[in-house]
Amino acid sequence: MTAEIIDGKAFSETVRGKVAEGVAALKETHGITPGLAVVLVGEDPASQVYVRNKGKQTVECGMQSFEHKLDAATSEVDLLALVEQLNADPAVHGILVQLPLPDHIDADKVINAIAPAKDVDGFHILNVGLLGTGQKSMVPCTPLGCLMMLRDHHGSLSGLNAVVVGRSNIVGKPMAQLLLGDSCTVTIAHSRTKDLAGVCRSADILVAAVGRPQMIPGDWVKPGATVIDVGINRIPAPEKGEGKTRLVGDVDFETAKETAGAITPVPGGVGPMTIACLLANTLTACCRANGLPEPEGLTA
Ligand SMILES: Nc1nc2c(c(=O)[nH]1)N[C@@H](CN(C=O)c1ccc(C(=O)N[C@@H](CCC(=O)O)C(=O)O)cc1)CN2
Repeated sequence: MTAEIIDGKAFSETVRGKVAEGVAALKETHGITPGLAVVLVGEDPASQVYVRNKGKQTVECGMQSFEHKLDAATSEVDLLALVEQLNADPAVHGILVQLPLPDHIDADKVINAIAPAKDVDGFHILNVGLLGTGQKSMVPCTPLGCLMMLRDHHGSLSGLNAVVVGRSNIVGKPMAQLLLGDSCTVTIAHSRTKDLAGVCRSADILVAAVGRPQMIPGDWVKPGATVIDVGINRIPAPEKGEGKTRLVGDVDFETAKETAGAITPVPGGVGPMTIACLLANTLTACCRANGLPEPEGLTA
C-alpha cells in the first residue's frame, strides 16, 4: 500500500486562515494590527522569491508588512542600525532577516541584535536556550511547521521513536527539542552516524534535514513510518529538456512512499508551512507584546 501524502500546501492554507482569524479578532477587540518587518540584503534569486511571498502572505492575513531591501554591499554596521530601528518601532512585532547573508556580514551578530521578543525566526540565542530548556520561546518556523503536521496526522506523539537526520541550528536541533517536548524518544543522526540505515529504520517518525538530494532510500524507512522531508534540492531534469531542473527532497520519494505510512512531498510539503508558521509567530509575538492570550493551535 502506498503512503498517505501529507499535503503541506493545503495545511498551510488552514494555518494561514487561523492566523487571519486571529488578526481580525485583534483588530476588532483591541484595535491592534500585527506588523512583520522582513530584511533582505542582496539579490539572491531564491531569497527574493521567499521575501516576496512573505510580504504577500503577510498582507493577505491582514497584517502590516514592512519590506527592507538593501544593497549586497550594505555594511554590517548599517544592517545593525536598521535592526535597532526596527527593535524600537512599536508597529513592528516581528523582525526577520532573510538568510543567507553576504559573506562580509556576521549572521550570528545580526540575529542576536534582534529583540528576542520580535525574533519570529526563533534564531536568537535566548530563544534557542528557552526552547532547549522547555520554556516559552519563539520557535523556528520550519521545525514548528513539521511539528504541526505531525500533531495533525498522529494526534499524540508521546512515546514514538523519532529520528532527525541533520544537526543544523535552524532545523535539526530545534526539531529534536520540539519532538522531545511532545514526549518522543529522539535520536539526532548525521553523516558520521554509524549504521545510519539501521537508525533510520528504527524511526516511527523520520525527519530528513540533511540537504542532500534523495539521500534516504525507501529501504531505510520502517513500514508504516511517518516521513517528514525538509530538504529542498534542485537537481538536473534532462527529461524536461536541456538545462531544465526539478526540486527533490532529502528522501527518495518514489521508493519511500511504498514503505512509509505517510510522507510529505517536495515541493508542497514542509516548504509552504515555513511561511505559514512565520505568520503564526508574528501573531504570537504581537499577542505577547500586548499581554494578550496567545492564539490556540499556532504555537509549540
Ligand atoms: N531568515 C530565514 N531565512 C531562511 C529561512 C527561514 O526560515 N528564515 N528558510 C529558508 C528559505 N525559506 C524561507 O525563508 C523558504 C524556503 C522554501 C519555501 C517553500 O515554500 N518551498 C516550496 C518550493 C519553492 C520553489 O519552487 O522553489 C516547497 O517546498 O514547496 C518557503 C520558504 C532559507 N532562508
